[in-house]
Amino acid sequence: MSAFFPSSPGSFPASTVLGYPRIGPRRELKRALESYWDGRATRAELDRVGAEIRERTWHRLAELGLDGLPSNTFSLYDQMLDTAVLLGAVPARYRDAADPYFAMARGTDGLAPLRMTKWFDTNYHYIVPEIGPETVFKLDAAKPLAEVRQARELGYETRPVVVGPVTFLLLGSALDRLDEVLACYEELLAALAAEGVAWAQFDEPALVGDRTPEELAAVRTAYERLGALGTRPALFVASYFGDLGESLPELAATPVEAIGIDLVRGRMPGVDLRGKTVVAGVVSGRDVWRTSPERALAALGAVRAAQVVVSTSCSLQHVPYSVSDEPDLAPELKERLAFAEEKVAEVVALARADFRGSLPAGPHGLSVALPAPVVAEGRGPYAGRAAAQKAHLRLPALPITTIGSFPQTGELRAARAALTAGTLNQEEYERRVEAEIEHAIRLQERLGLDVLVHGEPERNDMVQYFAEHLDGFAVTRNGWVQSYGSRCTRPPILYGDVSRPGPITVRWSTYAQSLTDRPVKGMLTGPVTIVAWSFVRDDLPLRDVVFQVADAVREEVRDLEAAGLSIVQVDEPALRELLPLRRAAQDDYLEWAVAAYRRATSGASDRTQIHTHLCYSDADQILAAIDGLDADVTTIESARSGARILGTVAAFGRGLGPGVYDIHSPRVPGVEEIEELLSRTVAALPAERVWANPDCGLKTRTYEQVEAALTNVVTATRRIRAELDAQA
Ligand code: MET
Ligand SMILES: [Zn+2]
Repeated sequence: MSAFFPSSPGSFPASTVLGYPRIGPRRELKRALESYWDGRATRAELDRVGAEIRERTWHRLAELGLDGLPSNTFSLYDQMLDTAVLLGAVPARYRDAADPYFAMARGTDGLAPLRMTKWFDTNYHYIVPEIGPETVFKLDAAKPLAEVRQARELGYETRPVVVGPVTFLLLGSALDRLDEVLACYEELLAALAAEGVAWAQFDEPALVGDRTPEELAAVRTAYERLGALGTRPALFVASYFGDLGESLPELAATPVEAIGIDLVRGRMPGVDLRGKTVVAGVVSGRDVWRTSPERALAALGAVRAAQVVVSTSCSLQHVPYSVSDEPDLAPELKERLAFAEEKVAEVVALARADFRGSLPAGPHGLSVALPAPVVAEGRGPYAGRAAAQKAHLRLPALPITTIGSFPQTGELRAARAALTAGTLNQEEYERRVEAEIEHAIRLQERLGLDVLVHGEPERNDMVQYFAEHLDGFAVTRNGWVQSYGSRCTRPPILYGDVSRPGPITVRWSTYAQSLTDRPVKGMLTGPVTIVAWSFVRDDLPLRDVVFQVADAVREEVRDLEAAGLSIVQVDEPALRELLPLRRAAQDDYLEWAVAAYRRATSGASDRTQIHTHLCYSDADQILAAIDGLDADVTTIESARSGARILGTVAAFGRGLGPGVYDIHSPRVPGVEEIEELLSRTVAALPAERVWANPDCGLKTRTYEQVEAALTNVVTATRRIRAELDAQA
């Protein structure tokens, strides 16, 4: 045992993790959830799969030698939703649903789901609690207690993990309800103590953002009050995704026994923590690289505390299960990788100060120097571009377009699986993709759309597809990470210098254009989004990595243009997601993110129309940056938020398509409501700059829904055009 880790009775175990993946190594939970939702399985069957996943996780963590096992890190959908249920914050309209939990998560026929948004700067989505004057907080501790008991039956004492009161209320915009909520947390602590629980973990990631004096006071109030409870487990407040900053002195002044500090993203603060246990997050939960023992030991050595516990920087839910599940990865890459299991082993090795046979850390040495990057020449000013594009494209007023993808049919997914399995040859696969493209083009022509898309049938995913065709990226076979509910993605691994060996999408876009006289837009994913939805190397600043990807996208834009495409869309739906949590770092990020986008697109001539697409209605925060992208046309999510966004974006001075069809719901919008959204748009902006389009890609919808909805979009747009003509 190393000198870092004195242990005394009642002290925190020497090693732990803040959380663990829960979808199952083979996405068992996904399948169980979908069977239950489709009525093919009972609730008991679903619960049995959940219990098995938890059991396997505890056995595995114990086998790997981890001392402090967490519980209640499992969720059937989302930990924020679980916390809402724990506190009784279930809106009345869901209570009579057959299954209120999933009604809140996914909606029912007559009921929209609760809002969902991204968890801090991750690609994980949580359910936003709805807290109103009618909300009556009332503890329901069944879930954490059941998990503690299940683990105990298996022979494990665990530390239940719950989202803390301050983060819960900040994300629910209801910090004024602190008093009532604290009463529930007090009751929870009493119940856990009665159950014989020694430690409880309250997650407070919101404390790594900028906090107002009132919010800081709430931190103090909350943990002074919970700490003052007579009978309770020892309290561990976990922070992650950055520095605690001004929240740390507040927390340190309360009686909580342990504080979790992210020492990967953040640094060891100067605050005196000699009276506390510090749970030191030295193994990253946000990347897939092996930890450098030297760096981790140096970080641990800098901690001055009563006890130092080795841990992960955040929950491991953001990384896949195990590198041992990846037979296809090159050995020199594989030996540098650590997913959840391997990271647990690292935590254990660090706690035991045992590094025999330690492997190379990180992507260092995997890179080769790239040729000097292109100098991005600028495009001309918008007015000149707009005139050139108008003369060339000859589009009607309020051009109608879509965001790129058309429904991904089961046959297509099956064909892709067969191609991977080797039971379908490349030629036959490509023929099927072309048939799909033709189908989408004919449909768009028949419906009367003006700017067509090829429908993206060749793409499994808008990031993975590009990663598969760029050098410097690896893709995994089983590296699934939960995005929300049953949805998972397999983020590619960007391990080396990025370059484009040859054209990627040109073949499909030119095929689509060959089928029609109407303009087809080429469809690319932007550099920020490709990087945001991948695991990236950590030996180069993020900015430089994004610029390398931007240069590859730039080559593709040029090739599309050279192949005769007059419009190219470069999507950046993740622009906001990478925004740093602290305001002080945001301007710098936005500056290079915008520069990267312009680098990717500015190789196009003035006559080529550049579109961009952003999703998520909270784009308000970064409007100036969106303007800075200088795209000729921006399509943006807004069908759900109504015309709220219009006042601000009117200042853009370029083309704008606020979505008029919410593709996130199976519902088909009526002609009148689309007309209403469009007429509000033409009232707010000059009509010649307005576009009519859905909110986002159509790939999760069915052809039936899409055809009906787009028919209504066309009818509504034609009515507005007629009104505009009559006024002219
Ligand atoms: C998440 S944004 C999606 C954009 C992409 N072009 C699509 O239509 O699917
Ligand atoms: Zn989108």
